[in-house]
Amino acid sequence: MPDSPAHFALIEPAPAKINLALAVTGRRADGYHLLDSLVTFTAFGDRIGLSPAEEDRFTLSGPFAGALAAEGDNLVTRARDRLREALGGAPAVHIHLEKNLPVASGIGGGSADAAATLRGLLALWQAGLPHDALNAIALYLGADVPMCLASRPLVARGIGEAIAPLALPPLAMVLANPLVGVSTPAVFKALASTDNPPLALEGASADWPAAIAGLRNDLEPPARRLCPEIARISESLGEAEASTVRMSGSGATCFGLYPSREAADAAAAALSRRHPHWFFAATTTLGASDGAH
Ligand SMILES: C[C@](O)(CO)[C@H](O)COP(=O)(O)OP(=O)(O)OC[C@H]1O[C@@H](n2ccc(N)nc2=O)[C@H](O)[C@@H]1O
Ligand SMILES: Nc1ncnc2c1ncn2[C@@H]1O[C@H](COP(=O)(O)OP(=O)(O)OP(=O)(O)O)[C@@H](O)[C@H]1O
Repeated sequence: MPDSPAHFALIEPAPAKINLALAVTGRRADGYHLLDSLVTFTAFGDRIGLSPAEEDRFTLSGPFAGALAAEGDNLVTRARDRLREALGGAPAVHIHLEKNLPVASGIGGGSADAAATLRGLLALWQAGLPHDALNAIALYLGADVPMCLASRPLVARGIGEAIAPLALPPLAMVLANPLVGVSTPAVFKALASTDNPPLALEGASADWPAAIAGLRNDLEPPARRLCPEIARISESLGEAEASTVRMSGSGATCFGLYPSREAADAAAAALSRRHPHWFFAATTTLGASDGAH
């Protein structure tokens, strides 16, 4: 039985989404929050394998497959079903998910998988959909799915669906997660204020690392109250000499920025030795031209 995307006709990467900064600027009548977020994606992520099949199949592997195997409902199969419906039917497919990203961790794992499934199936089925129709399916699957469809540096506004591409250089970083899942709705609910100023991005392109250091994630204070491990794992990145440390999305994953990939690799190795029960990964963010579109 194929147990890795390498055995499939097509392999689609599902890069992790990093909110380098995030402002909550308002709240819609339906309860969803308005955001202003500087977003990038990493070379590290899940991988999706796709092959034609006699009947639909969905299989899982990877270090975090166990957290999902028991669940009948997955964003991958929901993306497959929704796309097939929009196309008015499509052939059976075997989809394999290699789950490398911690689940419910603020780096959009499920959203990245859903977006990679949409991209991969359109290629496998040699089908096309108008941009707006594809984005509507993405948004139906989750607020983060449209940005994951793009998988390139961008600014996201609205509830995450209003996307403006951005020229952001590749950054070396360490991802750190205490392996405690954090509920996104619970973090939004625990916000002290839903009416905060937008991100100040004017002039940021002159020195991105310095500009990023001066920004913030409004979801970090409520997430820290709900999950005390976030403070501890942030501290560990600071002790490992990251130049900037911040939480991504609704947590609990934090990232540390480093001046080079070598420095990030060395920090991740040292952190893994010091904290063997936490998750660390050194990676590089994708540039504008690495994106899926
Ligand atoms: C926090 C972020 O990760 C930042 O990129 C995203 O906004 C969350 O995106 P996501 O996980 O794809 O979110 P969804 O699955 O659509 O929503 C989960 C829940 O988060 C809350 N939610 C999400 C997005 C948003 N802009 N406002 C919200 O209030 C809602 O309670 C929603 O029921
Ligand atoms: N393929 C998938 N990968 C991860 N989670 C999935 C998947 N399919 C469904 N889920 C469900 O979605 C929930 C949120 O998981 P996910 O890893 O996407 O959260 P997240 O990293 O916090 O995302 P975000 O940054 O968008 O808030 C999980 O608790 C799980 O029940």
